[in-house]
Amino acid sequence: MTATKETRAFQTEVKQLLDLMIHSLYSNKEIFLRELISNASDAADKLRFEATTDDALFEGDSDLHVFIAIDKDAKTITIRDNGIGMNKDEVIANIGTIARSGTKEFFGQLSGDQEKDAHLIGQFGVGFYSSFLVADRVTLKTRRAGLEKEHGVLWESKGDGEYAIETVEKIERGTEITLHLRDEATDYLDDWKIKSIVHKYADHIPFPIRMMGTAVSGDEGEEVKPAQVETVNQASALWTRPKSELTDEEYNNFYKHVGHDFEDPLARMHQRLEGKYEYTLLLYLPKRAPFDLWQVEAKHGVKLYVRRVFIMEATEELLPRYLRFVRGVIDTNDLPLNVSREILQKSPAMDAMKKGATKRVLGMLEEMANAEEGDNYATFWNEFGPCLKEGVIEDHANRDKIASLLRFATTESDKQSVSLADYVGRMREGQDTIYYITAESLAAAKHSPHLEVFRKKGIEVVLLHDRIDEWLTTHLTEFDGKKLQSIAKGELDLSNIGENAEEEKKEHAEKAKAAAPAVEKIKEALGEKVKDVRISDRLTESPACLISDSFDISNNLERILKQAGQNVPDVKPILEVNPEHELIQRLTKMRSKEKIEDFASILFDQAVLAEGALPEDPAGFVRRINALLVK
Ligand SMILES: Nc1ncnc2c1ncn2[C@@H]1O[C@H](COP(=O)(O)OP(=O)(O)OP(=O)(O)O)[C@@H](O)[C@H]1O
Repeated sequence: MTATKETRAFQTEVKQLLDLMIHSLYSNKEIFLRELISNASDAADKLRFEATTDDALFEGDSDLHVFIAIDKDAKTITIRDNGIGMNKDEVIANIGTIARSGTKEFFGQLSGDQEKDAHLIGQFGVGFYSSFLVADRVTLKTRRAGLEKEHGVLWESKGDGEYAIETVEKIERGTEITLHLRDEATDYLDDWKIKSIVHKYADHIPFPIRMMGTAVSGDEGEEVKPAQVETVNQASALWTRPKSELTDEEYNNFYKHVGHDFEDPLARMHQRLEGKYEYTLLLYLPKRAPFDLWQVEAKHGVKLYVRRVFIMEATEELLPRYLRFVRGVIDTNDLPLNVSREILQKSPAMDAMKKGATKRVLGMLEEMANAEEGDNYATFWNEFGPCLKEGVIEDHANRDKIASLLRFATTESDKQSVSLADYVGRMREGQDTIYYITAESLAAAKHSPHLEVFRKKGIEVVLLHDRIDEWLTTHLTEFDGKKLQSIAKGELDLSNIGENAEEEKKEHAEKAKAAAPAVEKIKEALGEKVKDVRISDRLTESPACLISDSFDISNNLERILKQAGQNVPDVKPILEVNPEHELIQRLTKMRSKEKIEDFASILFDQAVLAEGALPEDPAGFVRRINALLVK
């Protein structure tokens, strides 16, 4: 075998991440140990799983553990595991490259503000690279379980943009990472310090973390009892321990390991379920959305364990996609250890666990939403609200429950804090419909002319402005027996709501009759541009607004689809005009065809603008307005 040593450059993003991390996490250096132990534990989990179908991978040593050695003279700390290890290709792919979807977007989000960036870096996960917080040289020696001892890999870097890699002999399988400590980090050579960090961050790691204890000396300085290897952590799977024994700190530290997060979680749930199937759930809600929440292949999720053995990250098999932000573990006795993804997908036990876990996560959200104190639910909603809206679309069985968890901005509240139940509770006398409007932004929704009559009558309207809301409203057509209706679609009948309704109706009919000639003129002038022109019941101040026919897609959805490059058949809008507006009254008397056409065109384009969209011919619109202004 020829030992070839190569020097390679880090991927640009790795170098960037290293610089940023050293800059923004310097006050939090000790996390390097948490990250390296976390990786070692994952490696042990992977080996144990692969060994369920190939016992030879244990190579006669199934005592999975992590060993931490301190060398005061050499000023090094070594973290050694006998987990799965890596082959050369894996080292190159995993250490020195960030192969993660969303990496580019992540770097784009960094602002230069140290505190904010530190949070972002924490969410992104610094993992192995955190070694460079305390070390100016890192050596990693590894061999993948099952390979011959000649296939060891030695990787070394000073964190300066390059690393050296060569094939070496390594007798024991697994990974050994040696940190050559920076001068300002030599306090980590203290055994007690390392032990206390292990306690703090790694008590819950289900494998023993071992260190050399201290020798006991006699009165004359002679060694009475030689130093012995000690296990420093509790080394039991946290979720198997009774709730009463566990502290918030232990729960939170476990979350950081399993959720790859730097912050404490927002909420947690720990339950053991016994029925047809037996399983334990320890699930957490993060405080912040991970940077890859909207990536198709988000990295982390819920981990599946079978009898304490890690099987796989199996979010979609364990929880529906709309709950993809949940982190934690589900451990069951009711699956075989050598379960494959195909078996998982068909297993009735998995189905039952998925249903059970979904129900409990929704229950936890309900509890948070109903809590009298604190604003945890508001925090949750701001981060993950749009995901729950997907739930209304995807999860028919739980639709009502999810609908009651939704929070919206309305004409009564700019904040997304109003539940549909709140809305129903405040409905006006005679009102039997939940009214909403969809628009490109909150501002466009809030200032939409469609709201005028609702404001006048004091009827609350839900303001929808998330992209997903258009789909949400096609699936959520009823809540608590009340229909949901767009105020920008179809005919509107508010005649039963409020006082003097009858009188107003009569007065309006008279004005409508008087404005009929104007309607005819506009219709003729706009021709094919509109499906119809009609008198409006919605407007009190604006001259005109656009409406979609009851069964057509809304103008907002049409725009969203077109922006996404989809082929949408042109749906013509209906222009509704306000018979009480002076412009319409003037149109009634107008004779010049040219002038009528200009007026009609301006009315139409203004209605488009009020929806937050652009007229088809913006320059023509400006020209026509200017011509009027100089008259
Ligand atoms: N001790 C180890 N044994 C085997 N593989 C390892 C070990 N440490 C790291 N790796 C491999 O390198 C990869 C990258 O590790 P790194 O710590 O940078 O990120 P991560 O653990 O995947 O995620 P995060 O950054 O969120 O912690 C791991 O996913 C794993 O495949």
